[in-house]
Amino acid sequence: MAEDDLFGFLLLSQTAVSKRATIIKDLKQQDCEIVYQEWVSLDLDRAKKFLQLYSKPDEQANYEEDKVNKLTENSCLALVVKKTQLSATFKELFDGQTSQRDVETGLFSTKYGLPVDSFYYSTDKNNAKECIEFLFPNLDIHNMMENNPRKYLESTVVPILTSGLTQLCKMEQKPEHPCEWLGQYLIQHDPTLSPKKKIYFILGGPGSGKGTQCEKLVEEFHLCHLSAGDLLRKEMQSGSSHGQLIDRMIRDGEIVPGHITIELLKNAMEEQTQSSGFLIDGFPRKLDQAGAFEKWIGDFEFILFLDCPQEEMEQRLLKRGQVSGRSDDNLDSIRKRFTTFVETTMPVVEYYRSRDKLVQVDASRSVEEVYKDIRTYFIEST
Ligand SMILES: Nc1ncnc2c1ncn2[C@@H]1O[C@H](COP(=O)(O)OP(=O)(O)OP(=O)(O)O)[C@@H](O)[C@H]1O
Ligand SMILES: O=c1ccn([C@@H]2O[C@H](COP(=O)(O)O)[C@@H](O)[C@H]2O)c(=O)[nH]1
Repeated sequence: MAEDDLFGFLLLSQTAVSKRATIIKDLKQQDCEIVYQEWVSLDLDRAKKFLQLYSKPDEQANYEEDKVNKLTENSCLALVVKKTQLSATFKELFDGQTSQRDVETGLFSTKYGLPVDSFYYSTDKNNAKECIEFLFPNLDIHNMMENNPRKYLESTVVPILTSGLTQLCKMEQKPEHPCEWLGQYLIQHDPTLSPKKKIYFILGGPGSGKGTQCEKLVEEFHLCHLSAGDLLRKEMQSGSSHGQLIDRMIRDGEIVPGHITIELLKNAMEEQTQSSGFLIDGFPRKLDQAGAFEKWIGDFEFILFLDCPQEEMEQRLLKRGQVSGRSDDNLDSIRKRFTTFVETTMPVVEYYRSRDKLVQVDASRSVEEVYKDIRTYFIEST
């Protein structure tokens, strides 16, 4: 390690997390090496302890409620950064401070337009080490600072690589492209990339109330609602090359090829940084789409199935059709959608029911009655 190489840490809480891509890009442009990063969930107690550790020894630890809230509301992103003369870079990027602890005085955030208490950083060797040890108790910071590559790999990459290789060996049906499979495995299981966001699928016949109930879940549980149908309609209107195909398939109540829908879902999920989980409404419509989603995006918690008689759904959709402007809210398309649902989507429901990954509610009742049942499943799971 060069004489004046320095390790520092940077903790981005709440609002600052949304600027992480820019901040990381700026750091890299300044030749900073992001040696480690991890999403950290702090509870009240740990947030207070962190603020205590962070405050100067001769300062009263600052427990302002607002600061604690920002640290506990959502996961924070913590980075370990290495660079020669890191203090100077941090100061330059984070506002030309004269001391690394002037962050508390308020000038800190000009460049990124963020509140001062949405960032914490330190380049003081001992304090940075203490904070890193606190934030990442399982990280071998000592070896990392000593720049021992073998030990560094052993404490970071090797465990997940070993478990990926073990899984690969155990698989009865070996993947056609093992390296690609392993790459996906590493990304999906890397705890440092992102906090695991829970994924819930919402299925039910056309008009069973999926969108209506998702709105209520978003309000109460702050999950991100992604309607596969809405994403396809948006894609169609964007003038994409798939536009005509999607348009025709929606009118005919057919299922758009899974790779198109999954790509749209993946992009929408990646854009979403704030929510703690996703409600995926109207997907998977086919059994193979469920498998492809699990392979390319990740596992899900359960499917919520809204069970509703066809006559009730038909009435609801015809009523909605008077105002929705949807090309498929007419009797001809509605009937085709019912057929597709029974023939192609019900097998998905039955498959996951048999695997205990499905919960079902009677969706023929009033919106409030249905929601009363639904929320219990989310209270248990979130
Ligand atoms: N429990 C309910 N009782 C009566 N009407 C309802 C109920 N739930 C939803 N609706 C109404 O029925 C129509 C269809 O609801 P919604 O759009 O939520 O269904 P959906 O399952 O998302 O439909 P689609 O699959 O076609 O997108 C809407 O006009 C909605 O206001
Ligand atoms: O995963 C999906 C979701 C939807 N579609 C097509 O869109 C329409 C409308 O879907 P809603 O969920 O009712 O908004 C549906 O009939 C399909 O044609 C899809 O192909 N795949």
